[in-house]
Amino acid sequence: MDRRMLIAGNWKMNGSRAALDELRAVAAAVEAGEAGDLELLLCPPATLLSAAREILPASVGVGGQDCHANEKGAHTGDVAAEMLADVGATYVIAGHSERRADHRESDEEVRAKADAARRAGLVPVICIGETKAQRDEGSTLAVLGEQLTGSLSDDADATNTVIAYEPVWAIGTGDTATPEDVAEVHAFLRKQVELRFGSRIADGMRILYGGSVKPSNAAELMGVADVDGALVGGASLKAADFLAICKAARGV
Ligand SMILES: O=C[C@H](O)COP(=O)(O)O
Repeated sequence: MDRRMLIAGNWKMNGSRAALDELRAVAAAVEAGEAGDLELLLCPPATLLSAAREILPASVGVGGQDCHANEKGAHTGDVAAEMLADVGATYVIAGHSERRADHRESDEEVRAKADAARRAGLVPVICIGETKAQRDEGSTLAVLGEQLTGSLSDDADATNTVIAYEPVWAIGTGDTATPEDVAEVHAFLRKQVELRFGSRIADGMRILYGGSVKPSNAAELMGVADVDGALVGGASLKAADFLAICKAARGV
C-alpha cells in the first residue's frame, strides 16, 4: 500500500506570536507547490494553534502537542482533545518522551490520551522510544514492543493512528540513529502492528522517525525502508530548515 509521507514539526515549548512569520513562510512555500505529495503538519504551542490554523493553507495540518484523556472537567492547565479540534487541529502528539519523562506518563495514560484524540476526531501521533541506557543494555526492541503494545488500543488503525519512533538519546542531541538501526526498528514495529492488527493495517500505518532530523540527514533517513516521514523538533522552528527537510524527503 502507498503510504503518504508525513513531515511533522513539533515546536515544543517554543514560539511566541513573532514566530508566526515562520508559518507564513511555510504557507507561501506550500502555496508555491513546494510540498509536492507530502503531507505537512505543524504542532506549535497551544497558544498559537488558532493563529497557525488561520495562517496555514488547509492542506497543511495543525496539531496539539498533548491532550487530556477527559473531555472536560477540573484539570487546571490541561487541554482536551475536543478543544484542540475546536480550533482546527486534526492531529495531536501523544506520549512524547518529554511528557513521559517530565510528567511520568505511562503507556496506559498515553493510550487513554490517544483514545481521547480519536473520540474528538483527531489522529494521535503516538511516540515511543528507548533511552540510551536501554539501548546500551540491548533492550531496545523489547522496550519498544512493550510501549507499542501498551500505547495502542485495539481500535487503532492506519487511518486514525500514526506512530513515531523517537530514540530518546537522539532527541535534541544532534545524534541520530544510523539508517541501519532505523530500518531494523521500523521493520520490527511494522511486524508488531501486523501481528496484532493484521497485514492490511500494518501496510497502511505510517511510522515516522524523530530525533535530530535536519536538512543534512533527512534524505538519508527518509529513504530508509518503512520510514514514512519525520517528527522534527528543533529544525522545525525555522521555515527554511523545515522546508529543506521537506525538499530532502521528496528527493528533489
Ligand atoms: O518531537 C520531536 C522530537 O523530539 C525530535 O526533536 P529534535 O528534532 O529537536 O531532536
